[in-house]
Amino acid sequence: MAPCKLNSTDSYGNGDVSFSCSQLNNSLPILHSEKAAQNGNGDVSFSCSQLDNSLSEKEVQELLQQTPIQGTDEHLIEFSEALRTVAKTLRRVAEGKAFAQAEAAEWKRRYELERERNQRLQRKEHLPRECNGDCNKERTLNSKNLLVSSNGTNGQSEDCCTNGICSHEVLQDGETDSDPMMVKSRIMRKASFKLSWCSKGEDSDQHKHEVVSFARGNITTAERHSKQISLKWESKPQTVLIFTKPNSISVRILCSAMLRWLEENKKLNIYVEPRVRGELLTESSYFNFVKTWKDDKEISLLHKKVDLVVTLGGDGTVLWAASMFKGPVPPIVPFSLGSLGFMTPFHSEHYRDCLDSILRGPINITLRHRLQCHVIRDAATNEVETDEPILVLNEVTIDRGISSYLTNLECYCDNSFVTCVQGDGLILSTTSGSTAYSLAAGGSMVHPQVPGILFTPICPHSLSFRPLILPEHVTVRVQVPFNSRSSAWVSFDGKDRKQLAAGDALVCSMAPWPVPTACQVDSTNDFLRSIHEGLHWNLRKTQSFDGPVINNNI
Ligand SMILES: NC(=O)c1ccc[n+]([C@@H]2O[C@H](COP(=O)([O-])OP(=O)(O)OC[C@H]3O[C@@H](n4cnc5c(N)ncnc54)[C@H](O)[C@@H]3O)[C@@H](O)[C@H]2O)c1
Ligand SMILES: Nc1ncnc2c1ncn2[C@@H]1O[C@H](COP(=O)(O)OP(=O)(O)OP(=O)(O)O)[C@@H](O)[C@H]1O
Repeated sequence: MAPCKLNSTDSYGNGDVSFSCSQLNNSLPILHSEKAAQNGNGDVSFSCSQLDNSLSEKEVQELLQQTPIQGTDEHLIEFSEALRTVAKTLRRVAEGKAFAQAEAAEWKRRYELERERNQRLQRKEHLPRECNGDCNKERTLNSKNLLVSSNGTNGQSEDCCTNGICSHEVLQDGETDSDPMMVKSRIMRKASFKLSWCSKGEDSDQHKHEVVSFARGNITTAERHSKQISLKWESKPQTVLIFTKPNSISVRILCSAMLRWLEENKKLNIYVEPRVRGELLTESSYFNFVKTWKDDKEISLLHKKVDLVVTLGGDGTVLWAASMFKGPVPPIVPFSLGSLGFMTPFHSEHYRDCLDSILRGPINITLRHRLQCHVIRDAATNEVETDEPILVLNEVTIDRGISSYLTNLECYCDNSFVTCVQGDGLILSTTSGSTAYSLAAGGSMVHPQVPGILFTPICPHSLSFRPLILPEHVTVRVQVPFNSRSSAWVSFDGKDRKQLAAGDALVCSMAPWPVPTACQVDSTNDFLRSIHEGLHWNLRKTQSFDGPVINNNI
């Protein structure tokens, strides 16, 4: 028992009460009221004992109550004040001790867990199979597919693997068993597998190794499926084909100037449409060097001659140019001479610098996917695709045309029924076309490099119809049912309207010939600039700084 002394006079001097107790570290002192004594100097001395802390405070309170305090005895008043302060201090010390005890308990618990873990690791070292650090192989699954660690605690153990993959878990098929020999006999390696890319019933290894690594039967995307594509000329481009928007004086002036510059500075073969050549020759015989074609057969061979296509106009001119190529398409450089120009990033006033750097290369391109469409007449009896495929860069639209009835279109995706569209129609769009008609019909805007087919209804008469985006590999079939009240109409990039009678169908899939368009910067930068500058996407005045003060303490 250590003596403890409280100097009441000191306590008044600085507002603190001081006392000494040699055993404050591990056990707290308790004041024994009967042992408290007051000496002549007003000092009170106590003895401490190692009893419960809450009791010590209680006993101080009791001492206070037992000690008669007379109003005239100032020392006693001071003494009782000092005792209250002692009680308060003791409570604080007791709280500190409780905290220290909790902390000690926590350390003890961790020590026990660590020891248990080491013991388990030691036991595992005696098992024949090696872990090799691949924890996926070592997960333990019981018959209810619960993950259990090797000590059978359903993955609830608080060891190192609670929040991650643990090196001492095992794959086990069947009931968990407390018998270690049983556990050992059921240990299995993870089954390996192979992925294959099926295209129309055949295996295709085209992208397998690029996209997925198969290490130890785990699926990992090794590389991105879609990347920024760069075009580098391997030989100097020699032939350029220029498409121009008709009936535009500014386009005609620019076209003449560009042709002169190309002829005089680049010495290239230059093709234009027959209409344009006629216009140029009317202007001047100087343009005799410009070539053209006579018939459709020659057009179909253009891609073999042409290295580069230039368009002077808006998006419609790009669509027009793309439609000229039923197969492979040469890179297109679209100059903006329209109002919106979503796909036309090049400014016509800088055509010399642009063409100079493009002819030199390398250039970033956007590979714009196209859809190939077949119209099938009387689809129930005739499965043969009668018409030539029609390629679209934006979309194919099936609508009600001049009919005032709802369209009724049965839609299938790879022979699975999708839905029946009852409304004004349906748009099957490329991702490039996502910012055109599909956008106006409520479809999402999609980066043109994302492969997919947008399935966007036009004014569906249903509250729950939402647009879909389907993967690029599917074939979509849209059929006008025999009991349809009226025909539907199909159009391709807004052109070439064809009637779809009851029983006819449209079959649509991704074409193998995309349209490469040159980028001003890169496909993402160009896309974002177009949605900002062309469509004014999410344009809003920025909220001003002044306004209500935010109280972060609420
Ligand atoms: N309600 C509509 O928004 C609506 C209706 C019919 C057709 N169109 C679109 O018009 C296209 C045909 O274009 P056009 O110039 O020959 O006809 P157009 O002259 O009627 O112009 C249509 C507008 O759509 C813009 N546009 C075209 N393709 C685009 C694209 N990929 N991204 C963003 N905007 C684009 C054009 O710049 C133009 O302003 C169709 O493929 C169709 O997508 C839209
Ligand atoms: N070479 C061409 N021959 C025939 N028609 C064309 C040709 N180029 C463009 N067109 C058609 O002309 C129309 C307008 O062309 P385009 O969209 O390029 O110009 P715009 O309407 O002024 O541009 P924007 O759409 O940006 O406002 C389109 O419907 C397009 O199909």
